[in-house]
Amino acid sequence: MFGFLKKSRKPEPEPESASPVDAASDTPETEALAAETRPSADASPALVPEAAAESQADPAVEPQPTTSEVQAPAPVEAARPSWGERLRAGLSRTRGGLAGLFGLRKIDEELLEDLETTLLMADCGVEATQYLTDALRARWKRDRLETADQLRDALAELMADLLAPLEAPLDVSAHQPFIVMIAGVNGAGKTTSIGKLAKYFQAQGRSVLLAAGDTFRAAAREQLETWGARNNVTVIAQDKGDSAAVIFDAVNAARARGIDVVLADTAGRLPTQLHLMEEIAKVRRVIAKAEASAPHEVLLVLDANIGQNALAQVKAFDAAIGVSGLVLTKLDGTAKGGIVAAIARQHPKPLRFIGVGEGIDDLRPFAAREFVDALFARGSVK
Ligand SMILES: Nc1nc2c(ncn2[C@@H]2O[C@H](COP(=O)(O)OP(=O)(O)OP(=O)(O)O)[C@@H](O)[C@H]2O)c(=O)[nH]1
Repeated sequence: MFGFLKKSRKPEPEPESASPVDAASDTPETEALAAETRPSADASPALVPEAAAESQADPAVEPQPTTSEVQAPAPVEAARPSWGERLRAGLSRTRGGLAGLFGLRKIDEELLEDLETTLLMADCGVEATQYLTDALRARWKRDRLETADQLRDALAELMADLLAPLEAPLDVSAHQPFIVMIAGVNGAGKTTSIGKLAKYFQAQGRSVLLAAGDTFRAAAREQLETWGARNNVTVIAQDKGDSAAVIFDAVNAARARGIDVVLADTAGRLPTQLHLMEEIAKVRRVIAKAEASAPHEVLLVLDANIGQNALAQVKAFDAAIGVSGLVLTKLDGTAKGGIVAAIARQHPKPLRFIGVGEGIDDLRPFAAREFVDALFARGSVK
């Protein structure tokens, strides 16, 4: 049940010619150092001449890489199950252990112990599990619950209360452009989530610009351009640039064009890679140089399959870049959906979005009650 660690298929195949960036000149650390000392660029949509002008003005500065933009036709979507159905189906593995527990069985200490084990196995973590089972024990006595089904309903209520503080949808109306920086470990689903978010914000009538700030993984730029193409939005990228410089240009381009939302990708990194954590902190500082109030949101993308490890990631990324919101991907197919309860209890951060699949509509704002209803397969699915 816990061995599910499937690395899902990318939306586009890796290009055959993709090669890693030049290790001597383009390590994230040196990229960021270079970017921090880079002079401010004027807000201008003509990014290529701007880069050329910069290198002419200061011959000591390396020529800036060519910035490109990609636009493509609108996507065609096939009919699919509703979000509620996908969420419910996605949480089926996490629900698996819980489902067998209840029914007409009588409530007793054995049932509560079984429940405790099940919550731990679903990666709720020791603290949230203890909190939920203690509260449940109190309700059992106070409300004189008799059947296991009544206990399940009480658990669902307690869980909904526990998760409610995480429900804080991202409001991008406070700034224009609203700059969102996206971070996380390798393969967490950053680039894919950016693609989904682009569509989400567009559906709200907002214009979106994507910054291909993952300059470390060779295929990441093309992957983002594919997602940009699916959403018909501009992607700011550079042939051979550094993350901070790409995002810096994207912020200026967005301001010049009156764009509403900038979604800035960054390279995946592990919290234990201290030099890379320092590099991403510098990326954040460079964004603030382009726009003093930015980034307006720092989203940490977490793969639900990692379970309890998510807590360590929240802590480390928060210390490095000040995480303001979370995206929890791949809730489909994992038995570790209980990690949401652990986050609520141990590192409460707004859970802005949850992902339950690879489709472009498979990412939505987190809603505590909807999540709990799906987890316990109750309520009317919409
Ligand atoms: N099943 C499922 N797969 C997902 C979900 N979100 C992302 N993925 C898949 O996870 C894989 C990795 O996603 P990416 O977006 O490339 O991850 P990344 O964080 O950008 O990766 P790096 O650039 O290597 O750091 C892809 O195959 C995605 O399709 C989800 O909610 N459910």
